[in-house]
Amino acid sequence: MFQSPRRLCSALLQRDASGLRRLPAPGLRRPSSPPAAAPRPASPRLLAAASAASGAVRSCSRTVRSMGTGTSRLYSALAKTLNSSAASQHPEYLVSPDPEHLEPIDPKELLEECRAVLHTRPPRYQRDFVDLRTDCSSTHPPIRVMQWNILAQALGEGKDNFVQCPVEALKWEERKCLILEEILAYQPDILCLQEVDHYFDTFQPLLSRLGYQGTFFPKPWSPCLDVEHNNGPDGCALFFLQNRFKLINSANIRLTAMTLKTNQVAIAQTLECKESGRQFCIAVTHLKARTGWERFRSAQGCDLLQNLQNITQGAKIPLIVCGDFNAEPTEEVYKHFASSSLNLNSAYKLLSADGQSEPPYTTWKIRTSGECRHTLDYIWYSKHALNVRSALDLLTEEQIGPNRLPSFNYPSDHLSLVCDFSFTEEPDGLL
Ligand SMILES: NC(=O)C1=CN([C@@H]2O[C@H](COP(=O)(O)OP(=O)(O)OC[C@H]3O[C@@H](n4cnc5c(N)ncnc54)[C@H](OP(=O)(O)O)[C@@H]3O)[C@@H](O)[C@H]2O)C=CC1
Ligand SMILES: [Mg+2]
Repeated sequence: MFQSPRRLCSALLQRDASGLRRLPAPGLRRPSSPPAAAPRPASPRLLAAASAASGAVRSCSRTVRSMGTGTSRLYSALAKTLNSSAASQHPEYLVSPDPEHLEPIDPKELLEECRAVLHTRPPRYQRDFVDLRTDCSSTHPPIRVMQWNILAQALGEGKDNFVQCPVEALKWEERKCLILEEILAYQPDILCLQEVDHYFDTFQPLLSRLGYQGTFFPKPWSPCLDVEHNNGPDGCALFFLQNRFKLINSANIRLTAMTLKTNQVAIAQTLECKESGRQFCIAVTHLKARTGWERFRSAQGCDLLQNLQNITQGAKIPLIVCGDFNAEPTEEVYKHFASSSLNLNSAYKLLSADGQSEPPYTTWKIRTSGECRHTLDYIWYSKHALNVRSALDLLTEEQIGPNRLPSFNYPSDHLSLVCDFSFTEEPDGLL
């Protein structure tokens, strides 16, 4: 459904000083200042419709989980949407309650709506794909995977203490458009998200209309629920494009640490590529945060690896694991993943000159305790079964700016990681 930027022809490849070829970023960037004659929708029709539809689904289906203030928020959000001018001008959205059956959205139209909402903000940062191909033999289109801790709205406003980020930069109605703009710009086939606390009212309805199938697994005791006016618990979400993959099996995993159930979760799904018939497993997780919890994270990592051993039938099925591991590469949990019998490599290491070093940061923020610059987010992949064809470069320190993240032009304190994968040619080779 997407016209993917990865299909850029090789004539557009450029070499930079590091010798890596850089693919120009997709042509979907918000212009730095809106052209005077640019048509702007009168109201954010698609964005409003998504909220209306999901509200109706939740109120009709009786599947709403009781989550204290979260549930009442959803009902008030529904009432608000019913009264909104967009909803009253487009009543058809209110009588089609199931987002599965809503009309598909043209991604360009949604992007235009996002840009209209964001027209007072500075432009999106430019990021380029770095070409990492060692051969060009693959005949099938690559699988583009996005890993992103999008920052839970309740945590950003209520708990995170981003002292240099103005509260106006965190307004959900605009921040959600920055998140959507990032997704629409890179058009991943698979999206692995953490800190999702707007699944039912935003991401599930909108992304399903863009052709994705989604799964959400909330944290059992999400810290979002402690925040006044929260929108429900945060958790991991996994989306894949239905026209590219068939779901073979799906597991929601509550991670354990030393046999004790923890507050952290993972989703693991086995997908089959419709083009090639090849199967692979994709997993998303968000491990326990904060210093002092290194052994706990390590135990959670071991539990996840054990689950993935079972799901991949002892590494027979190629695997991609995306996550906010809340662990620097020096930590034990990182070492467990790097040395696992699942034969995993971390994709973003391939951006370094020697292919052995993780990037200097994937998250950068200023809290009351000071500046926090860390590498915590990873995309692991089966190194014998999959090739990384390209990876999206990170933002530079200059682009991130002195107030760090989040900001008026980047919606999360974590950067998105995006990679294009292809299968190696020998499906029966050692994984
Ligand atoms: N009701 C109950 O019985 C229970 C409730 N709880 C609730 O769960 C919460 C703990 O949940 P848990 O999953 O272990 O949380 P974590 O320690 O994993 O952190 C939760 C979030 O806080 C962010 N974070 C990390 N460092 C900081 C910081 N220095 N300041 C502010 N935020 C930070 C993390 O973001 P990132 O990953 O981006 O760093 C993460 O998303 C408790 O606050 C409690 O509210 C827990 C157990 C039982
Ligand atoms: Mg966070």
